[in-house]
Amino acid sequence: MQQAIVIKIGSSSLTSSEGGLNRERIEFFASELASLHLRGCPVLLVTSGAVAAGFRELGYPSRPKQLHEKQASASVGQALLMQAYHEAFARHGIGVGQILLTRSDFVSRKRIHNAQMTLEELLRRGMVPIINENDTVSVDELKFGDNDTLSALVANLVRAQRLVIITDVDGLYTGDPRNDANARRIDRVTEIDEDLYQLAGGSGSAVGTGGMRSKLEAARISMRGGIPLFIGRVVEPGDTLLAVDGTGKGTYFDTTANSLPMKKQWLGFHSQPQGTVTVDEGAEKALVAGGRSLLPAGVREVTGEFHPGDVIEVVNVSHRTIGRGVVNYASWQLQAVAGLSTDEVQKRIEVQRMEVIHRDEWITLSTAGKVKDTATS
Ligand SMILES: Nc1ncnc2c1ncn2[C@@H]1O[C@H](COP(=O)(O)OP(=O)(O)O)[C@@H](O)[C@H]1O
Ligand SMILES: N[C@@H](CCC(=O)OP(=O)(O)O)C(=O)O
Repeated sequence: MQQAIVIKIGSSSLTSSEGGLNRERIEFFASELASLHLRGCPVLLVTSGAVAAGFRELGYPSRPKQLHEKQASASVGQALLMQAYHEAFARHGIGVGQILLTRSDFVSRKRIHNAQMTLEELLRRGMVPIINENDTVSVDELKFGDNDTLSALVANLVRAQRLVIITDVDGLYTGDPRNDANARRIDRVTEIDEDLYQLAGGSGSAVGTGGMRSKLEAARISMRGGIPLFIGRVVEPGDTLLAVDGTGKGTYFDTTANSLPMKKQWLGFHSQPQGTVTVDEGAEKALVAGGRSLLPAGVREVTGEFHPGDVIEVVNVSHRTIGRGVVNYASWQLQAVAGLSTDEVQKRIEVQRMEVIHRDEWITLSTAGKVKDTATS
């Protein structure tokens, strides 16, 4: 089977600001995806639009702001969305399956493995999996919020050949083109740095949520996973094929040379830290710049309760997150030996491995908890 293509379509491309689905657009996108399917290319669709499709039926005049209102809207809208896709794809003889995911599904290796198996089986059977966030069960701190990040995680999960994020603007500009007449489009991005983040604003429409900022975060995840990405517009028939083939109306993001292996992607993007350790400057340097393991001597403070094999967060003396890793100690053991030399540790406790975190089980993160593009890990 060919490597799959993941297509993400935002609310702004499927609905109007007054709410409700734009059936014509759904028909149009279904036929765009069917043309990819005809080429023998497995396609996964990550679609937003549940909240925007549903809120009017509940009597809200505009997209609601409160979580429970959005969740109620999504429960109505998701059914309408699936019904519309089901009918639209059926006209092309293609079946669809619904997959609703939350961030916590990605935290559990077992659950995400099951989701992966389901997706692969749907693809093997020639279906188009249609994925959205499981809005009704997501709580605020675990919400993706927008589907941009979700689409990048899905693309990594199925090791897609490309991720295509379809939105209402033809790519990343030097400023939000809605309010900056001098903004120019950036055609190709090879690296995402802080300067690029500064250019990206929030959503410009009444129904979209993440804007360009969350699309750049998706690009970062996708690039580090080794998956090239396109962000742009699909307006005319055939635009999706052009986007996939490299001549679409938008911005192309190349893969990063040092893309991360699956295990480190999990550590960086999905794992849920069970505790935190503060390390001194020497240990910070060894981990971040030296590509070395963390030893008990560099540990200053331990918080939370964890066990060997759990993921913990590592912060520096200024309380800035510097990375995450799989810990070889229980929290009580580490508390007992923090700051001690290897000899002293051996005298006091029995551990399987001397390193608190081995360098192979470590990932460097930047301040905002984002995986650093320059990471040595
Ligand atoms: N630098 C930028 N370049 C392009 N668009 C930008 C930029 N900054 C902010 N935006 C806004 O991002 C919007 C697209 O994001 P969003 O509204 O979340 O759409 P979607 O629903 O497709 O996810 C654009 O309509 C635009 O107003
Ligand atoms: N899961 C939500 C997605 C929220 C949203 O607006 O996302 P997006 O349009 O991709 O910025 C929904 O289906 O309404």
